[in-house]
Amino acid sequence: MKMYLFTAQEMQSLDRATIEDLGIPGLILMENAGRGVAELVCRRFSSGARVAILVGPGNNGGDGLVIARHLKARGFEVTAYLLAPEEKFRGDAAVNLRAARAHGVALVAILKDSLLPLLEAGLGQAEVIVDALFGTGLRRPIQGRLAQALEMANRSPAYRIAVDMPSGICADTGKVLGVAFRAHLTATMAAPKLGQVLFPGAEYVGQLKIIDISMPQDLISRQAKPRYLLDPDLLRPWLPRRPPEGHKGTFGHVLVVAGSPGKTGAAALAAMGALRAGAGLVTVAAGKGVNSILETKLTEAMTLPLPETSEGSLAPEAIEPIFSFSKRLRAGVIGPGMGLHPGTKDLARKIILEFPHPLVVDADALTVVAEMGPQMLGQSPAPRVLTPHPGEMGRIFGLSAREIQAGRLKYAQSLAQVTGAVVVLKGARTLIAEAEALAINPTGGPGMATGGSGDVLSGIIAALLAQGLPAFWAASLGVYIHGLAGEALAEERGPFGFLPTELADRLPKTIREFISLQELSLKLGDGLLGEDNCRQPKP
Ligand SMILES: NC(=O)C1=CN([C@@H]2O[C@H](COP(=O)(O)OP(=O)(O)OC[C@H]3O[C@@H](n4cnc5c(N)ncnc54)[C@H](O)[C@@H]3O)[C@@H](O)[C@H]2O)[C@H](O)CC1
Ligand SMILES: [K+]
Repeated sequence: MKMYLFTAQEMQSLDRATIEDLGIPGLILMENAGRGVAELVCRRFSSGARVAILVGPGNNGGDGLVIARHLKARGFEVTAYLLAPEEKFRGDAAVNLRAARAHGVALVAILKDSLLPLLEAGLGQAEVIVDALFGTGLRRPIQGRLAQALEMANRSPAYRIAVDMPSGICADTGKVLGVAFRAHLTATMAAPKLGQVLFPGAEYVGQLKIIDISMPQDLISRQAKPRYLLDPDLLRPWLPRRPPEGHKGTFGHVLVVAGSPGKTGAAALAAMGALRAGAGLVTVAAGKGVNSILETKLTEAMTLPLPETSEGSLAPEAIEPIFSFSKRLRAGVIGPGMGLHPGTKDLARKIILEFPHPLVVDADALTVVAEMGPQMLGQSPAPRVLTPHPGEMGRIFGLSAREIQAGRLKYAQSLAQVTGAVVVLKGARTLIAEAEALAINPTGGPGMATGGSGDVLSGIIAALLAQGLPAFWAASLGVYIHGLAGEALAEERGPFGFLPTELADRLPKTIREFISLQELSLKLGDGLLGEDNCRQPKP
């Protein structure tokens, strides 16, 4: 199943389509939502457990009241705290407020600050807190009493479950609006939301469970935008085939334009990334002065010793040999450790604009893109994949890395639209954007944040391009397996201190493991999608 990510507005139109076109009343959707969450509680806690439910004024609160009714019926000791006056409950939520009352659910209205100590005591004694304050309808920062209620919930030792969204997290951006509920588990309705996988939202979600509320999967797929949470099922079909009769020519020849004195390692890492990701042949093009170093470092890759500048980096005269060599190539990488000598930048500009094959543009070559103006990339004769970290992205937009981080999605999409290229914005939850599609990568970890890790990634993506993958999928698969290799090393070697060389070396085994990953085992926030990692139920 493809993991499409939705915005709040898209969820509303799915809701509408289910109700109006398929004739399933909203009350049934709400019943399914609430019963689904109640079942999750029953699986983890035994009847008799004390459950406190925070109920907001919208349909999220309505879900909460359904949960209250079902848990009460199964013997839980339930208190629903209403944080909005009754007259604010409308439609399905109002129906469920009446039903909860008729079923004898304890309803406690917290409508004055003087009642907050009562709420605090209730939350402190609860074994489970269910947050049904706000879901996809959150519109502005949470303030006042509601904010205090969430802070009290976060301080409680109880197990915390968020209904649909942790209240306070924007479903579209993952931003915290005021204060947010810190969930151990988030039970989301029908499909995951963007804000659950983007940081900081992802940190508040905990384990993510998807509740089937009777929205048919084909409707969900039909209405989904090409916005994916990367997972093995989605990516496996893109893994290049190795036909038994294949030879090195079948798997493509990658050119790595990289390296200069002091930075030959970057070139070597990109080359190793490409080799470990299955490229048939790899050639490194660098200044002739560093050739013997590269030849010593790299046994399997070939080198192309070329004219150099006074700094030992590639000179503009290298363009002829590179273009005449390019006939035998399928893809390239430019930038790692390339240097920023004016002559080298002239050469890089030509390669970025004229290289006739798909090209990964990384590191120093991204400075060249920033200087020439990214819109120039529209002229390139073949696909381009730009792989900036937030600092490099900042140079392109004339912004700080911090500003880029505050709007990662927006900047990645806008650069993809301006350039027609695929943009890989690196960092926690790397984004892969092209003009019409977006993917978010859940693999990897902070142990990978070390110099050289990105060089390996650019080599991997180039190898996948050389094996014929479309640029968006080469980038997506490359980022995903690079992250998986990092996770494996963090497990095997320790959380940090493993090296980019080891990342490249871990790839073949990682790919084998990736092929056999049957289940979704995606790290989301603290938890794993589809796995139980919570407290044991009481005997
Ligand atoms: N589509 C589905 O999958 C289904 C979802 N359900 C649940 O319904 C909510 C969305 O319900 P909605 O009524 O649109 O929004 P909310 O309940 O999240 O909140 C709306 C409510 O809150 C007010 N409000 C918004 N922000 C604030 C704020 N910062 N402070 C105070 N008040 C605020 C706003 O004015 C509204 O009154 C979805 O998440 C699911 O949980 C259904 O169960 C059906 C199926
Ligand atoms: K909620």
